[in-house]
Amino acid sequence: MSIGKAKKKKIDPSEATRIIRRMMSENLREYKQNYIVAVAASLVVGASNGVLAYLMKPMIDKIFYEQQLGWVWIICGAILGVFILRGLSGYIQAVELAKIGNNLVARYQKRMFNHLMKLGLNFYNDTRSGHLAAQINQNVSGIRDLLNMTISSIARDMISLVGLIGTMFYMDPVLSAVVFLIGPPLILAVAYISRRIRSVTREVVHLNSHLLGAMQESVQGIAIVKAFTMEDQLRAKIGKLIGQAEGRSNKIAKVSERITPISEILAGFAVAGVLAYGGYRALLTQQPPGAMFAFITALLLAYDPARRLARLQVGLERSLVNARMIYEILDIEPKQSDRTDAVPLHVEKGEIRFEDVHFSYSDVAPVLHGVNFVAAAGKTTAIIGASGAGKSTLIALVQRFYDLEKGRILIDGQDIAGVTNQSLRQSIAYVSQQPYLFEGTIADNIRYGRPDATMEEIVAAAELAHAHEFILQQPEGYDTPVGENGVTLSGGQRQRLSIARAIVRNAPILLLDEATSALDNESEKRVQQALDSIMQGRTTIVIAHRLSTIVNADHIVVMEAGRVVEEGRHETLIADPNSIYTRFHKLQGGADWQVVDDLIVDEIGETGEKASKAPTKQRGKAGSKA
Ligand SMILES: Nc1ncnc2c1ncn2[C@@H]1O[C@H](COP(=O)(O)OP(=O)(O)OP(=O)(O)O)[C@@H](O)[C@H]1O
Repeated sequence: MSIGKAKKKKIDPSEATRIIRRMMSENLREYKQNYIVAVAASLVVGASNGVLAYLMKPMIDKIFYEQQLGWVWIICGAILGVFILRGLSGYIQAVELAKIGNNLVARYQKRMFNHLMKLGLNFYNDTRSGHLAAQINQNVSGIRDLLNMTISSIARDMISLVGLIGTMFYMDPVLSAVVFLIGPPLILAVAYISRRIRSVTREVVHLNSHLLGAMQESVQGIAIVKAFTMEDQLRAKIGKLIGQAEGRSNKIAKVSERITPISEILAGFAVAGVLAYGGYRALLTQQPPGAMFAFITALLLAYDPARRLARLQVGLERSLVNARMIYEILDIEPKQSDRTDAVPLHVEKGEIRFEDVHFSYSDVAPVLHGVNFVAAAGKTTAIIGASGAGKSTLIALVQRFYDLEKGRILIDGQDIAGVTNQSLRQSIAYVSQQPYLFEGTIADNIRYGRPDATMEEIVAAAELAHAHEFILQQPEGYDTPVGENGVTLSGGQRQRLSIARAIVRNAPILLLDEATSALDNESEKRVQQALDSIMQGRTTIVIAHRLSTIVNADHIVVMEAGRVVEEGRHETLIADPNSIYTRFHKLQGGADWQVVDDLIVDEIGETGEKASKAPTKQRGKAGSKA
């Protein structure tokens, strides 16, 4: 599923409750103790606000009205005590809430990353990584806001409000009822404003994720941006997005801030009404003014938490969009997860057998149409064919990056669909055409092949991969940090590091996508030597471009438009003057296979229509040993 599409749906109130309930049910139990402490501290803060307001009554009545000196000490002591208590419990409350909030964010980040690691390549094929990263970033902080708002507003403001309203009712139930007359218009105003704010907020989330994604992609592709002088175009595109986001944010401010004058005016009515009625009543009844002061103090103290709670819904809406987007990703079922009855793969010899393998990336275009062949144990099988024939797809399928439509892939007789992914992938070392280096040192990057590899093993692997020498020339040797994706290293050096990573893995099966470009003769020779050493004694499937790899392979599989059209050893295939292989071979005239590949494309087109009509004596020799 594309994460962008689902964003357009609206959040109805029942979904909002569902999201909040889900977040609570997933997280509440974990933090029971912290919540108990936080709520207890909040109760003390809330109660102390009520007590402060309550103390106004004896203060006014006993000290100022009845002028009893003894009460000065009692009241002042009580006020001091309440402030100390409120300060301490406020501290405990804030720390506990922050701990819960931070830990929840950390947990969502971990869950998100774990889930992303489980999702199949098909998810990444459909999703732009820049947008994904930007969305995760925005959404996780949105979740923190949601939690901060719900937890702190509900815990702190609600409890304070309850304490203060309790004091108000205790002091003067009639006046309290007068104040509550402003409730209904306030609720109506909040509902109106949050309806208006909803659609604008959604637009801002979309715009921001688009904007951040576009910025990230521009930075990642900076070399291309400069080479094609795309700066002005990108500046205009991003400038437009920034302008739109700014406009929408201003709109949000304009709409949401309407709550300020509305609540101020309503509060003005409440305070004026209370004073008018209370003052009038005091004149008539000659009551001591303490209760009235206490009431007004509680009313004024209640104003801030009440206003914050009224605004809660506005912010809540924005964060709910974020929370929902997080769940949209977390709810995607990983496609290639282990079957419930999956068993570990046991590789004894390492034979790989393709049996009638059919596959397509999408329903529309089948890519493989019944592929049959065997990569014999401990031998090298070279796969050749024109661009788009399906060679890389075969390599992806052996690693179970996608599920087959029909057929089986067997390793030592075990169907890879029924074994655990971890055991399968641990039995394989993969060297891609474009090596990828991760953040960390050179040694770290080799160690990704096998986390428990010792330093001696890493050095030995680097020596075999012909990388040891250049590593020692780096400023800090094996401890030199590599730049982003190894930009500080040459193409050949990166390749050799990725070969060292594969060597250190020490897996019985090797999948190799031969690099053809970006290497000068010298580094190509070194990379080739490195590959030769790692291929010894391992079942190797290599997407072969170099003539030497093809000629020396134990078995050659010729692919064309998703089918195996010929297979056998070089000598057998070349002996048939009409074989596609012979034609390929003649075409290259001693040149590198990449040249042949290009010539094939020129001659027979990318789909290989012409070649498929050629006589193919070797066709359908699936299972024949090299
Ligand atoms: N992720 C993908 N999503 C959809 N289609 C894909 C994907 N990857 C490859 N294809 C399609 O599958 C077919 C086979 O691609 P594949 O990469 O396996 O060919 P190849 O023989 O390795 O080509 P090359 O030598 O150019 O790398 C092509 O038609 C390609 O367009």
